[in-house]
Amino acid sequence: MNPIILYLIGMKGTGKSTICKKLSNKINYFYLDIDECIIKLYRKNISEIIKNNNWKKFRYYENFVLKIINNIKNIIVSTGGGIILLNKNNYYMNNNGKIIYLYANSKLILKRLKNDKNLKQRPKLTKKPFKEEIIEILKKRKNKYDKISNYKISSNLSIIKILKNICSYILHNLIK
Ligand SMILES: Nc1ncnc2c1ncn2[C@@H]1O[C@H](COP(=O)(O)OP(=O)(O)O)[C@@H](O)[C@H]1O
Ligand SMILES: O=C(O)C1=C[C@@H](OP(=O)(O)O)[C@@H](O)[C@H](O)C1
Ligand SMILES: [Mg+2]
Repeated sequence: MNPIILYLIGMKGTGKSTICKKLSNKINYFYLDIDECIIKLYRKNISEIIKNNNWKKFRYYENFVLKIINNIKNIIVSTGGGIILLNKNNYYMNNNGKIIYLYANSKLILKRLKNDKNLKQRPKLTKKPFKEEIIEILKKRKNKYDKISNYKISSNLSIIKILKNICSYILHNLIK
């Protein structure tokens, strides 16, 4: 495979971080999770960043990490759900690699996040109740995820099926 960066995008709860780690073992690529990089770099969890600063600052950190990552090749990157909010991020990702979108409807996302053990990493994004928030955000972001992705795969599959599907995409489209 040519040197490349694979980016996983999609709403929170669609399994980007989980799939990224497992895929990295399968295809022998290193992996980076942008949220984890931010937490290590700034020594604060995401809830603390939002409490001490705001979402604008977090989006700035996200863009900063994304730019550093763009200098590394042969990695698979798990993005945070909001990465597509800044057009410059989408431009970077499009120019530097292939974008895989893990899609899901709000029902599945809510189910996945119901017993979320990672609340500190996923503070609420609005003042709306959780269910309404997810429905609203998905509606706002859906087209962007769709438009910038090179490949889409349903998150409503077993982890093994998703991994097989992505491997098949790589095999048929990225290996020359
Ligand atoms: N394909 C899947 N089937 C069932 N559960 C999944 C699947 N992918 C992820 N999960 C679970 O969903 C939750 C959110 O996964 P995570 O990888 O943190 O998503 P993201 O990084 O997209 O927010 C975790 O509890 C994870 O174990
Ligand atoms: O959707 C979002 O705006 C966010 C998603 C989270 O990442 P995951 O998508 O990995 O949960 C994390 O970056 C932060 O809480 C903001
Ligand atoms: Mg994640």
